[in-house]
Amino acid sequence: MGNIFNRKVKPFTNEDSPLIGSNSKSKWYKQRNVALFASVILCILIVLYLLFLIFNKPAVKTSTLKLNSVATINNDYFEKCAPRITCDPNSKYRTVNGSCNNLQNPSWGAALTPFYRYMDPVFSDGISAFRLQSDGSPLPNARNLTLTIFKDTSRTCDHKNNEILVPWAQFITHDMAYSPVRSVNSSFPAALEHCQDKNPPVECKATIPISPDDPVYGKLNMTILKFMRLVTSSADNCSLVPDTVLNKNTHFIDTSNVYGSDTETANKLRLFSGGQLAYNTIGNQEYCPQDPSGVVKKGNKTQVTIAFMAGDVNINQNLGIALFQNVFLRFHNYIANKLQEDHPLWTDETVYQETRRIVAAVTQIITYDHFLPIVLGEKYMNEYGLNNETNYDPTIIPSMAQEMTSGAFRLLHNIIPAKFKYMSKNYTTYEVEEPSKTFLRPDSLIGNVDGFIRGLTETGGREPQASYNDLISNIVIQNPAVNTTGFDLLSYDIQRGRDVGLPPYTKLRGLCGLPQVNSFDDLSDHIPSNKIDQLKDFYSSVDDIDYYVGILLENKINGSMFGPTGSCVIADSFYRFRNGDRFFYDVKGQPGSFTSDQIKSLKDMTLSHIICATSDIERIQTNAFRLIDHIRLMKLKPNCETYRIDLTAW
Ligand code: HEM
Ligand SMILES: [Ca+2]
Repeated sequence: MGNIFNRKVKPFTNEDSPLIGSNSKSKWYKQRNVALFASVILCILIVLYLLFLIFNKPAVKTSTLKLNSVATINNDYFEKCAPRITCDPNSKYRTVNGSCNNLQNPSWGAALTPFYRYMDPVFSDGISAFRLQSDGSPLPNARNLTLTIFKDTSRTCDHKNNEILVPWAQFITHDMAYSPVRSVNSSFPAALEHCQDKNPPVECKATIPISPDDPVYGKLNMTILKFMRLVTSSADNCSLVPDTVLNKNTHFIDTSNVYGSDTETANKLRLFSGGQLAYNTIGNQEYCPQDPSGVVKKGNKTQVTIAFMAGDVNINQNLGIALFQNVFLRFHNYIANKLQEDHPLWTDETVYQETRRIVAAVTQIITYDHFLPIVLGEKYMNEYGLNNETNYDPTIIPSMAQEMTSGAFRLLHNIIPAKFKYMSKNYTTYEVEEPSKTFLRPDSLIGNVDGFIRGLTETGGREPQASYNDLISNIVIQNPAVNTTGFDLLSYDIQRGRDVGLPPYTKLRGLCGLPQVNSFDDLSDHIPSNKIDQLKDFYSSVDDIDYYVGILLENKINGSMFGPTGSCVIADSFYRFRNGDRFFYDVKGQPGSFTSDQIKSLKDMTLSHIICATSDIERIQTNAFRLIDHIRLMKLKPNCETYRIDLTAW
């Protein structure tokens, strides 16, 4: 790769130390003076010290790449607006909002701080207006790109992985990011009918026009997709130029989506007894508590729509994420019960905090040991040191990057399946759920948690490809709570990159170390030629291509699910989430560090342990993300009783 990567970790050798080997026995016998004796002792001590350092060094399996940010604005918020915080350096537990993780820069990674930037944003007015093409024209209509370049033609199925990859990816996304839109009364943009008015308010100014011959929305006489711009820091009394988006969730992988990123939410979700989270019991099973506003009226009929509550507000967006949030509520309470049984004298607070620490650690382990190798492949895992032990470095900004949350990590949207299945104990499908009917409406999860887990583990995922499934691009939402309206996730993903001023594809391609391109045809090293031809029809220059459009078109590389320009941003982000987090599960020497016995027990836990602890599933494969046919390969699915959770080290 190119020279923008630095810090190749070099194994320590004797040549690194001029001190080793500088002494000789013959000199000692000739001179016999005290000073020399002392220097020999000193040398021996130094050699012993160096040996100590060598053997205590964390195992570095390979060199570690790092993406160098060239942005100039990463410190702006911290210098101008970050609150003054006093930290307790001896605290064993993370704060609720993630502050005080980095003791020199206590706001780094905290909720309500900006996304990190690899490159400065690009706005046509330098503040907030969408980037223009090199010839001064507006960027191509995002919906038109979806309907032409990214038309869903392929139906390939992933034979290695099942559908569980999708809700897990979304679960960790909602741990690390939430960028609210400028909506008046809803977290979901589709609710804002007023954007179709003749003089729409400012939050509607980036809506996506729909052409009358749009195959889906044209027939419904829709003229726009109601895309909303994101809330910027000025809403929090911090005016920054260019416009800067603050993350509402803590940037760390700390399961803030389960516990909340602010104290008010965290307290609302607690039972304050036995360290437990508040829950609802329905039919002998625990579910997340419900928001009373989930009951909606349609005409004169009252329709019950379940609205679960958790640490992240997007819990109800689709069935997959609602499932995982409920599973994690149960997992917290399972661990808390076990700890309280083993330690009857522990207070509610101790049980809660110890459980929270365990749940976050297991989430990190599943993500790095099981999920990321599937997404990024071994080569990226090794190159970016994602398999290595954590080497906490307080100079690393641990925050989610704007290029990641509004770009690269959304690539997983292309494996969202069109339908979810519920399966009975004998693994026959008894219900098929479509996204259009279940958006913001997770009602059918009640009573079907086991059925849904069986359906997810038993169904092959969608192969990564340069398109989204048809249903997710053409959702006519059938939920009275949000009115009937349309939505196209891929168009939103393209438009979101423009909203936050992501630099064009070729710039980030360069940052990722790929050769410079001077023409569309130079893209042929990573983008198929028929797609390059289509790009020529939409963009005036190769340097105008949207980042998201470019990375979605790149061929997969090096065992990753994605091409080089997406994979490099994902890999570097996970490098920073790990090595910039003082509370990461295997960081040593901190007040909150786990003992090595505890780490061993944590490392033994997998997603299958969590599923067995929280459901009535009978059997499951050891790697829950892999597709194992239940009927033919039952032997590869051990009984749930074998997935024991051992907390004796606590
Ligand atoms: C059925 C599954 C999913 C649906 C329906 C869905 C839908 C959405 C929607 C509507 C948005 C906001 C779009 C915008 O206005 O910019 C979004 C954002 C996002 N999604 Fe998904 N998503 C799903 C699964 C996933 C998965 C599997 C990932 C994997 C990593 C993911 C990653 C993201 C990211 C990173 C964002 C931006 C988060 C933020 O900054 O707030 N999503 N998704
Ligand atoms: Ca978090």
